[in-house]
Amino acid sequence: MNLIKLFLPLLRRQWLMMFTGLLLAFITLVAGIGLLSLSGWFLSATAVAGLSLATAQAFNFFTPAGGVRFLSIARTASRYGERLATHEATFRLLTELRVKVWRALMPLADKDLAGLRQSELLNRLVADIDTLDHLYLRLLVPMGAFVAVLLALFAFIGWFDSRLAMLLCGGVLLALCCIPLSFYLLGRSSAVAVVNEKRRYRVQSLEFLGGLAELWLFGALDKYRHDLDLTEQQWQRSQRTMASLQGLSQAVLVLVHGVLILLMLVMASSGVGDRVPPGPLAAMVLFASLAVMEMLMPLAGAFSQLAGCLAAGDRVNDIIDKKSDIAFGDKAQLPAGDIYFEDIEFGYQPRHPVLSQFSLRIRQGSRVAVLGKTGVGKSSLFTLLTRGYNPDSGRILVGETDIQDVTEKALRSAITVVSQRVHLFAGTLKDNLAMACETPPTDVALMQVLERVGLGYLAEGSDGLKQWIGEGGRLLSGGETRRIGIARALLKDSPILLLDEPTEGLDRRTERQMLALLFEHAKDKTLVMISHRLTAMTEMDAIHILENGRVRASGSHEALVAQHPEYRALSLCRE
Ligand SMILES: Nc1ncnc2c1ncn2[C@@H]1O[C@H](COP(=O)(O)OP(=O)(O)OP(=O)(O)O)[C@@H](O)[C@H]1O
Repeated sequence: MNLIKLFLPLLRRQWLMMFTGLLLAFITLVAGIGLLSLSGWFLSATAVAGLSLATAQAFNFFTPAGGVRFLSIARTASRYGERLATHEATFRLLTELRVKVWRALMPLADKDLAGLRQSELLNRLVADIDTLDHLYLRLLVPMGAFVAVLLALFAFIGWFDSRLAMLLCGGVLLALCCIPLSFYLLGRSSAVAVVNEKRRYRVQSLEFLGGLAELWLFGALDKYRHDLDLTEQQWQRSQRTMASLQGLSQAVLVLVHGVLILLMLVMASSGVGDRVPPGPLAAMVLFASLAVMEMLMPLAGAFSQLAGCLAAGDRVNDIIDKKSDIAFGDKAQLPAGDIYFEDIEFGYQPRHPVLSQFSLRIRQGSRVAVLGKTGVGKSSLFTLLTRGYNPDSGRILVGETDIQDVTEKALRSAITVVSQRVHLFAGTLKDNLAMACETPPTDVALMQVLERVGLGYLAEGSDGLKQWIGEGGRLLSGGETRRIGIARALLKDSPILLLDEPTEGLDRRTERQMLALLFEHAKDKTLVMISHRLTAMTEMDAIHILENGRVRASGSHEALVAQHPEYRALSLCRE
């Protein structure tokens, strides 16, 4: 059911190419069966004609010989066209499916994707969708062509002899109903296992490769390698079972086909229609029966793949059907104003509150720091403000506007975030910077910002801004990556700037320089900074200390040093 739901809209759009593929598959089969039947008849008729001089002279060699040549050329040409059309249709279907899944994935927020690992998502986007190519290419096309050719064959042989037509077509139909269906049932669990093991293997190998450095450093490489090998062995076992089943189903089909030919031989030898003895017509009917194998063979294994297709279809559908819990409103702009967290209750898991009765007002245009112990919920404030999650209760207002009432675009353009983990894409320096701008920036602007964050030297090589920065920015150091994150923030001009430990990992001097840049950039904006360190606290308009899910103390640096012993201790440590 899921598979039909998934494919039906695509079938409507790609029906022409899909139908062309099916038509060409039909023509190929008809030409193949016609070629063998005509050849059989031609050889026998030639032999019979050669029995006497008179019949040999009267026999028309040219028309059947021309027919044989025509059918062989037609078969080759239509086979070529069929491969082109069916593969083109498959690629179009897969492309559409990928775009569809991608579109469904894009609006999902952190919360919606919380249960899915990145590698799992990648698997659904790649492997599961690839599995679905079986449906059209290996099931629908051979099945559709089979039904059409069977009807044509029944009409053609039935024209000479209805008994032979019934025997051949009835026998083939019965074989098709029983054999692939039985093998579908037999191979169902293995087909699903192949899809699942493949998924597991991909997920594990991606994690293995991603964490290779850690595994190596902690000496856990062998254990993970062993787990990976085990999964691979299980995957291969399921593949072997599937291959054996497919081989067996083909062998059974060949056997049944052989029996059918034998029966046809016995029946045809006693006469074909009103021709007794049957003469060359018997050879034609027998060769047609032999050629039927060409349309049966692709179906032998196709059904055993169906279970895998259904499983992959379910998983892909799972994503497409996922509705985001984070609903955006329709206000096209987030007006400027104070940020107000009003009576927030929030936790990632039920009964594990992170913020409780949390209220905080951040004045428009002010510079504010949020401090607190690890895990107290500082980053969660940003997660709520950027709508990765919704609060369980309470509201977040900017001015008078609830952030739930504005569109996602308006929210994103009103807020710039420098997050704890800066992600760099496997691309050029320019790609990684320009993504922060709403309108394409000039190279001069990008160079200026690089100079400001002290990374001008990165673009000094012959490639300039087109300098490749490696997979996930591997060619850059941790500090350089952070500074790219800061450069992105400087390139975006939005009224709210959220900094989540923006200078973590930088030396003191660079830290001060970066903060000065950010403060300068945010001089008419609202700036909220999460920090563990007390750098630049004297430059903050307000500092809020979080404890047990709410604001424990607020004030300026001087006030907190005077009133808050822990803050004073931290401040002294720093000095
Ligand atoms: N996506 C998530 N799913 C489940 N729990 C989470 C998630 N993100 C954070 N948490 C948990 O919520 C709590 C608050 O996390 P948060 O990241 O807001 O803390 P933090 O104060 O920013 O910590 P740090 O200073 O270490 O960055 C922590 O106990 C953390 O384990």
